[in-house]
Amino acid sequence: MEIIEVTSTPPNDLEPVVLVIGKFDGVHKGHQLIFDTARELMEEEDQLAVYSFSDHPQWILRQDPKFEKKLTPDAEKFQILKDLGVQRYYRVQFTKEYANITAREFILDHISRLHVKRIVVGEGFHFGKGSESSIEELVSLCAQINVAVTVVPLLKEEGNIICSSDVRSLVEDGNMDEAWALLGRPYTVTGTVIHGRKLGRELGFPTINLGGTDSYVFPKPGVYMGSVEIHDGNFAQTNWNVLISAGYRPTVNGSGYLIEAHLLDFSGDLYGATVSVSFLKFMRGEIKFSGLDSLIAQMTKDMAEAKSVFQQM
Ligand SMILES: Cc1cc2nc3c(=O)[nH]c(=O)nc-3n(C[C@H](O)[C@H](O)[C@H](O)COP(=O)(O)O)c2cc1C
Ligand SMILES: Nc1ncnc2c1ncn2[C@@H]1O[C@H](COP(=O)(O)OP(=O)(O)O)[C@@H](O)[C@H]1O
Repeated sequence: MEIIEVTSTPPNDLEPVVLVIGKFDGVHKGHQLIFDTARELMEEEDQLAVYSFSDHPQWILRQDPKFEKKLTPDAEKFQILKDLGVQRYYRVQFTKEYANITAREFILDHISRLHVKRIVVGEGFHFGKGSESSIEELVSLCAQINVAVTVVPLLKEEGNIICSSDVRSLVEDGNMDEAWALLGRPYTVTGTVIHGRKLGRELGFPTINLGGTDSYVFPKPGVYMGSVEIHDGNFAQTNWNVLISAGYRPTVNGSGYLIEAHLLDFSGDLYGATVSVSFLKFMRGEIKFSGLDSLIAQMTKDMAEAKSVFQQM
């Protein structure tokens, strides 16, 4: 997948594309339907392209902290979109200046520089200054530059429209089963294994500590069943069942939110490796124990419970 950085107008591109436009945080099942539809509408010479914004407008314009964090920061989003068949990714730096571009300018001065044959968007797509313009205007502007428009209906799950903000709330509430149902895959955080206090091995539960995760939406503090994928050629087995501890580690006076994972029946050195941790099921909240012995006793219980559930899966 080619990444094309866009700060104002995009480059003049000759490649014929079917273009999907949107933010796509989470790339949930509703988003996936848009990409599936776009792929079906492609002709042989076409490439599948996405015009997407790196930051949420609500964060850039109003500094609303709710929108600073993402379900899928760029690296995660790139991987998922590549797997969905996207070949060109126009990464648009959304700025206060960018927010002033009118719908007319956006289509006639920006999008017209690409060789777009068709635009595919989700129902309810709004764009241009103040997000004032709707699909009707999109269709009429696109007609002027001979671009077809396809509108994909909003996908529902159990009667509710799937949306990124609901998935965020589910993750923040530790409701990983439902988040999984809306995303079509478990909620996953990718990071690098960093050094901790080396206490885990003494407790009998070494844990990989994940660095570089600050831009992700953080799951509710607690213990989860999960899985880890190791992105490193040195390991024959790359997927492991894990116990995840996410949160503030009150028993050991931890500082700041941390995601760590104990790989079941694994031994080896993972420092520096890039790993993806998937949250499958919330087991319990984080507890401040009075001493390390009670923490170890609880972790031993957690492990027995997780192993028995994994065996039934
Ligand atoms: C299965 C599991 C459950 C955990 N539960 C708690 C908990 O309830 N409260 C807590 O303070 N820390 C909890 N922890 C975090 C440990 O305190 C932490 O892993 C330990 O201090 C090792 O830290 P280190 O990686 O810096 O060496 C848990 C860790 C694991 C693996
Ligand atoms: N089963 C395992 N699960 C997680 N990490 C393991 C396991 N076995 C060995 N390790 C290694 O041990 C390290 C964690 O040990 P730990 O004592 O918790 O140190 P730290 O405080 O640096 O995380 C991991 O980064 C990894 O390299």
